[in-house]
Amino acid sequence: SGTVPKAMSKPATGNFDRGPVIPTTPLVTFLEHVQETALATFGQKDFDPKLYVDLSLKSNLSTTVTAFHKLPRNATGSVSIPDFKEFMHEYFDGAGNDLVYAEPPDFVPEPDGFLPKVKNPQVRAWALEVHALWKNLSRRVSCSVSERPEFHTLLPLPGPVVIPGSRFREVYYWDSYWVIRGLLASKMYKTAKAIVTNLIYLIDTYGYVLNGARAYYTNRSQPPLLSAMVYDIYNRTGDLDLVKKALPALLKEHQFWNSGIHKVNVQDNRGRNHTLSRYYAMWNKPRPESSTTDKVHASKLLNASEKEQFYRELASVAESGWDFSTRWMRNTSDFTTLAITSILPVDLNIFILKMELDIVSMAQIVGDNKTVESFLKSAQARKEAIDSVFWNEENGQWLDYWISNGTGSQECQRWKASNQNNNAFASNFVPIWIDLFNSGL
Ligand SMILES: OC[C@H]1O[C@H](O[C@H]2O[C@H](CO)[C@@H](O)[C@H](O)[C@H]2O)[C@H](O)[C@@H](O)[C@@H]1O
Repeated sequence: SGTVPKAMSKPATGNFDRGPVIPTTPLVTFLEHVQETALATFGQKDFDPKLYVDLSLKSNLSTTVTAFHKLPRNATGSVSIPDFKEFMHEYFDGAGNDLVYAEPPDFVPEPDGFLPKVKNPQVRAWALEVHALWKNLSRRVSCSVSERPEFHTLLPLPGPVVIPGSRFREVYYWDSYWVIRGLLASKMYKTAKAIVTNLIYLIDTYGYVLNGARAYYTNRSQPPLLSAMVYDIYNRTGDLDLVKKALPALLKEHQFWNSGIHKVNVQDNRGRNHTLSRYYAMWNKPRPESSTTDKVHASKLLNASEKEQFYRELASVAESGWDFSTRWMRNTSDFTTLAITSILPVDLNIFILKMELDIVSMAQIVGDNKTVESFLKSAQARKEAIDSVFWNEENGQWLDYWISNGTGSQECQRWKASNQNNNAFASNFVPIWIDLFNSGL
């Protein structure tokens, strides 16, 4: 119907942004200024703000900033196109130049046992063309990034990577899940393991898997599917070392999604307390990769604290991977009413339940009985929470649940049927991915 639950259609008054903020780097902040000048200089047509925060420096930051400030400007802040192009050429390396092509070590044009059930010759030929795309999308981070990390917004990663492509010139968290499913079909186990190793490295370095491997993505994660990647690879290859390496990282990631601002308590009709998780980015400014457009949207809001809250919602929606959808809006025709931090999403909680079940299986594999026991309990508790908070008998679906906005992780909300969002989203069916909900047991 295009409406959100009535109780949630208005934000609480006097609400202002209170969440944590992870600062970005001086280079990202500077590149946002360059981005703004580029927009004033080149105009809106075909303008991609992300291109400018993906540039790397040729000289050190202070020299570049000085040259930037010396550029002659007119009243609107624009620079003449030749002057700006010359400045860009002299001081920056092109976006994506710090990721270099890398031949995947395990690619063969037609792998043994490739899609055995696909017999139709035309479909097979097409599937092999798709398979060949791995070569186009395979990269490694250039040595220049670890030599001078302060020159780059690209983050160093230990192993080769597969990127989504086009304007997405870096590794993304949840894209990697489908990449790995494809790599397993292509029998490229080495490449699949390298991707997982990079994601584990991000957990070891930052405490969670970043949205993507860029300095401007360090304030949020993305749908947590690492356990599913590791478990799929293990089931195909039996690689015990990979499981041993991944398990401690997965425990850390589980802690990230079940503590602080990500954690919310809800008491059901029968007085039982449940803990579920939400998306919540640690950022309350425009997203650097979309700064110019985020500011245009925020200009409709009146005061600084409303803007900060809106910027937090934008970044949190980016954390969900569903950027953007009416699913997250109080008023589906007003973009500034994004309110994902006031929603307990069905899909996120299913991904975390899957993480808990995968941790149980992996802990069993390595013989860590304490972890098996504790995560069986966590999975059981989340299954009950999902049944109590999200399930809607009448619709026969699991529905997102709206909480009062400004809810902290210590408070406990009383469950109300009217806070379930009755609209049909693909995410309402994500529970069927998991056997627990699928088998009717
Ligand atoms: O395929 C990569 C991802 O692309 C989209 O999101 C990314 O781009 C946004 C704007 O440039 C950025 O703010 C966001 O944080 C990025 O993840 C897409 O919505 C994602 O689902 C996808 O993983």
